Amino acid sequence: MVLADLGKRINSAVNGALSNSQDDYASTVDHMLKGIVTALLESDVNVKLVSKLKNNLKSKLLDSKGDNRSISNGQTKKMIQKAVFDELCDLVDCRTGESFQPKKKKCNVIMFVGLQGSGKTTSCTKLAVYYSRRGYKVGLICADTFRAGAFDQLKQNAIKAHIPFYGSYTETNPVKVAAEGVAKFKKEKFEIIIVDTSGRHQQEQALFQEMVEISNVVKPNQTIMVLDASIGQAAEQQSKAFKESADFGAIILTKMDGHAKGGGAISAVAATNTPIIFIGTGEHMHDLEKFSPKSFVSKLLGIGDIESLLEQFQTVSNKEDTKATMENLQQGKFTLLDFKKQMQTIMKMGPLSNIAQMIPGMGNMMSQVGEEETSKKMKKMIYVLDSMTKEELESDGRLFIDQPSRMVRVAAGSGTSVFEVEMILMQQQMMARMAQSTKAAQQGGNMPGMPGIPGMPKIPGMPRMTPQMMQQAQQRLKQNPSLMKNMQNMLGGSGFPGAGGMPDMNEMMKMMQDPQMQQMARQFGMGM
Ligand SMILES: Nc1nc2c(ncn2[C@@H]2O[C@H](COP(=O)(O)OP(=O)(O)OP(=O)(O)O)[C@@H](O)[C@H]2O)c(=O)[nH]1
Repeated sequence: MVLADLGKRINSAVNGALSNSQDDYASTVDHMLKGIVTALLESDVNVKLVSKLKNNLKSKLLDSKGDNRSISNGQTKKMIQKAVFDELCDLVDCRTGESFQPKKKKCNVIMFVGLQGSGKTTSCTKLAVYYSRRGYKVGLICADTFRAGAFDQLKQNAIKAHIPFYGSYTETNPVKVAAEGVAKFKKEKFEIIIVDTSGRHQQEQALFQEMVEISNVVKPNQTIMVLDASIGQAAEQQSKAFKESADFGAIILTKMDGHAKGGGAISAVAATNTPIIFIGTGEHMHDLEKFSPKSFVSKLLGIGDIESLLEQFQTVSNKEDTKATMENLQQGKFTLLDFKKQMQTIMKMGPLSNIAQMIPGMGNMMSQVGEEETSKKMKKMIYVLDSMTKEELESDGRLFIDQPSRMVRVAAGSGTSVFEVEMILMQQQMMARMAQSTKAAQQGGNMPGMPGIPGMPKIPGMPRMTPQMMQQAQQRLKQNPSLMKNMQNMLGGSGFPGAGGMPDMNEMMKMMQDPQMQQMARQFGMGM
């Protein structure tokens, strides 16, 4: 993703300037500003906005009466980093007042508008999936009678996502289809009704007229305009033109994956005072991210976004399952079934690269190993766990050691090798040992394998992972490429301690002998 490059460049402008202790404070700020400005302009961000950001930062950081602050002071560095972070958030923030929240047990109609090919139909399905996962009863309506095949596209998406849908192959009046669909879903007590409308290649009168007529009959609680981010700064002009005809209250910016102009589109939309509520990051139905300026900038700068991670984890995890796992953990147990449920929850959270981006420092690691390979490994692990009996799943795994023939049976049943089964058992054993050592865990719980997530209750004996610790660990890994490789091998490519992939036994043994690795493991609270 090109935006990741922008993040890297802003980081290196800030860190590069801050690490040059020979410079005085004013020259450091000056160097840093030059780097940030160049990075933003090259990412197509509007020149006026960049200049505003530069001036704001200058006046925040430089005292007009002269400044003799020391750049080697940790507090000064933090102050500079915070100022940069806040200004970047302001640059992409366009929220005005409270955002729309659909009400449970009420009927909420959401209408989509936008040009042809902007990603409306895809985004309608993504949003339907988003709300359906949050427990809403959601229905999709295709009110696009202009493009042949539009209904089939929505129908296919809806079937794949298990979302009820409405549309017509014969009716040519989109207003009528929209009205009938909404009436049907309302009668059936649907809580969210999403209406997809047609697009045109250009902003033309017929399109605007149709949007107004549909809006008049469906009376949407929210109208969302879908904009293709690859148009960059033209997003401002396009959204203004639409706003004059169809007053929409929110924007979904699509195709934010892999476009140089993404930064331009976000900042341009920010200038129109209409909030971006989601960004589309791929063609898959889960590639929709809630847009919040802080989360966006955090991910851009590789700081991670633990809040979103927890929100997503809580959304997709089954409350009963989580409760059972927490109860086991409090008794110092972690069964194979707990392991399986955890894997399933992580897989439900969407593409692993998206999850990795939310964890400080993990985004880069993930991009080095590859999504497909990791997903494949995780799926294989589920096949292995699926082939176990109830007794085996509910055990602590030791019965496999007492009766190795069970491993042979599971391997045959899951189409894997005994070695692969052994590796999974070893991972579960590692986590079970962690559970034992944290028997006295507080009420609530922590996600096993992810020690020290801020905001989660602390487990005694398991230190919180501070940003400094993460930085130190990353630095040590960078200085020692073979250690980095070992770490990746141990994590099986997933990037999550103990959460995915299949470790290589030899690598693991080698790693356990490595004093640096032992020290790091102690720091991570893994206690080798
Ligand atoms: N890479 C990427 N592709 C996307 C994204 N959103 C949509 N697409 C793709 O963009 C193309 C157009 O998407 P549609 O959803 O058909 O667009 P539309 O606006 O409904 O088009 P009309 O129905 O013709 O008005 C499809 O190939 C989608 O898969 C995204 O966030 N990222």
